[in-house]
Amino acid sequence: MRDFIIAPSILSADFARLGEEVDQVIEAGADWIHFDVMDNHYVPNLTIGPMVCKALRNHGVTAPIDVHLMVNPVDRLIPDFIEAGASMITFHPEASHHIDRTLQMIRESGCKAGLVLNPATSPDIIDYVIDKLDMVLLMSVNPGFGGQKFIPSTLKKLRRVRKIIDDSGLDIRLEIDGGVSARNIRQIAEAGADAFVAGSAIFNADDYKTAIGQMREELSKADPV
Ligand SMILES: O=C(CO)[C@H](O)[C@H](O)COP(=O)(O)O
Ligand SMILES: [Fe+2]
Repeated sequence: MRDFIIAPSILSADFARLGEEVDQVIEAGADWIHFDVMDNHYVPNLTIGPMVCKALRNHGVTAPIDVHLMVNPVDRLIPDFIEAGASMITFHPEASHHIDRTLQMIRESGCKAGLVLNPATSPDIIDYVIDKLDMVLLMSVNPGFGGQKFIPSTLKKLRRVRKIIDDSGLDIRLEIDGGVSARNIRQIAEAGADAFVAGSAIFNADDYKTAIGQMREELSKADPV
């Protein structure tokens, strides 16, 4: 069985109490913190930047921080996030003129690096940089907002990317982001994902431990490809 990662997206957290919210989801069993960065340019929404990442580290957060950059251009923000304590940085290929160089820049700093593919983006791009990837993140909603519905065609894409990763023999995580809940997580795992971002399904729940527990319970029944 794969080891499954649950990464609550703080996009749906109460930003007025962010440190406390992060402590609570970690205490409730989360593995990573998913940190959505939006610039009102690459996506039509505006969120948080490196200062907030650093504030979480200063607050005492030691869990991996999974930074999902929805910004264009992406390169100039990367050193700031590395300095702020990011553990992994993923970006959308359309936001970099030189994808290979951007991946190298992230990895040379000691951070893990990944590409994010939007629902309509072909996974072919992975082939040429696969040796520089620690993670592939598939968007199962169009980026920009939490609380959207999972796009079913992502399951087919997950199976395809899982095969590409397995055939490579490399240690690359396959993460899914958007519309994930206890209702569909098992099916998503069976299609090949091994890291699960969930924002509204966790932060809108009455009890984070119950919400994460239900996801783990479903994952324990999964029979991955
Ligand atoms: O990257 C994102 C949106 O662009 C978020 O990570 C994602 O939408 C999580 O929220 P939810 O689980 O509510 O769909
Ligand atoms: Fe995200």
